[in-house]
Amino acid sequence: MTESPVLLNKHEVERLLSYDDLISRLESVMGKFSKRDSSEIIQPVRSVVPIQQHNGFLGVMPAYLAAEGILSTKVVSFYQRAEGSSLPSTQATVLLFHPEHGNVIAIMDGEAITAKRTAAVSAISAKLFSPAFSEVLCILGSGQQARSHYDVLTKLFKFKEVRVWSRRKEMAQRFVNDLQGPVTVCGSVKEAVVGADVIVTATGASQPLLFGEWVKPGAHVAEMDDVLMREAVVYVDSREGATTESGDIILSGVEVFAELGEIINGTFPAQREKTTVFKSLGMGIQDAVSAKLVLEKWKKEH
Ligand SMILES: NC(=O)C1=CN([C@@H]2O[C@H](COP(=O)(O)OP(=O)(O)OC[C@H]3O[C@@H](n4cnc5c(N)ncnc54)[C@H](O)[C@@H]3O)[C@@H](O)[C@H]2O)C=CC1
Ligand SMILES: O=C([O-])C1=[NH+]CCC1
Repeated sequence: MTESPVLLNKHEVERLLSYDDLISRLESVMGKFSKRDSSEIIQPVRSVVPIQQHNGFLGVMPAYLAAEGILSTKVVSFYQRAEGSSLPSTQATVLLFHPEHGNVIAIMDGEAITAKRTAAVSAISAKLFSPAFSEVLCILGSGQQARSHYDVLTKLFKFKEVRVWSRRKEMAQRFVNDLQGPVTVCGSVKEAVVGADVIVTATGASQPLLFGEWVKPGAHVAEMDDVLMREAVVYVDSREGATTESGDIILSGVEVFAELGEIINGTFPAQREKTTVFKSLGMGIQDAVSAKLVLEKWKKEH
């Protein structure tokens, strides 16, 4: 008889998942993914159900990592929220399965996983593409992704200045009040962006907020939302994901230079001296390795 699945809530997942563990596992798995060896990794493009009536989507993100013995799927909903809404735009659950028997071994909160693994992947992109002496970090947005990006990027880099902009100034102020370090609240996107070395766009916007002429040449932009800055060398997490799902990449016809995994593998160069954009769509393998890390840590404690 199979054991009951382990159930882990958001608080537990947040506690058990560390950026140090995540970054090295994500680098390894994204490198493997870019080799396209289906005996190692199977990850179809996310299946998405549009919920037009309510401005939302439901996505299913399965992944199988044979060598690591990980079989998982994340179920994630993402909604456009009206200004002032207190609901998060992204909500998720991750299921881990026993790869040999197919039974569910763990069910865990996917919000913390989504927040942390997305920020950890952006941190990998910032390590590869940000200017050598990056002093100014700019974050657009003040939600879950903004917070996780602040946490990991300020942990990894020594910025002299951190700026945040949010469409409602009081939300940016609330974001800053929750943090330990000094952060400047900016009154406009332009004010936040001009002179920044690393820019994170983590808003729900579908119309451009960021314009190329404001961006310092050589800066690195990590984009989580649907707004592509075109005047740059563009990197993605998965070419299939980007060309299937990213409205802005599809519509603009912009050329994708490489996947992050291809830079990790050394098959494409990191053009660090140029202005670079990492367009992040999110991948099932990122959730899979994160969930496995959480379960491993939990098992050590029990
Ligand atoms: N690449 C990836 O793997 C992932 C990407 N995302 C994307 O990241 C973005 C942020 O997600 P969360 O932080 O989870 O959401 P959240 O709901 O916690 O925060 C959203 C933020 O965007 C702002 N915002 C929403 N609509 C806006 C608009 N039209 N103009 C300006 N600001 C606007 C809100 O005020 C808030 O600050 C979303 O676009 C989401 O789809 C989220 C999860 C994973
Ligand atoms: O990868 C992910 O979980 C998501 N990408 C966009 C919204 C949620």
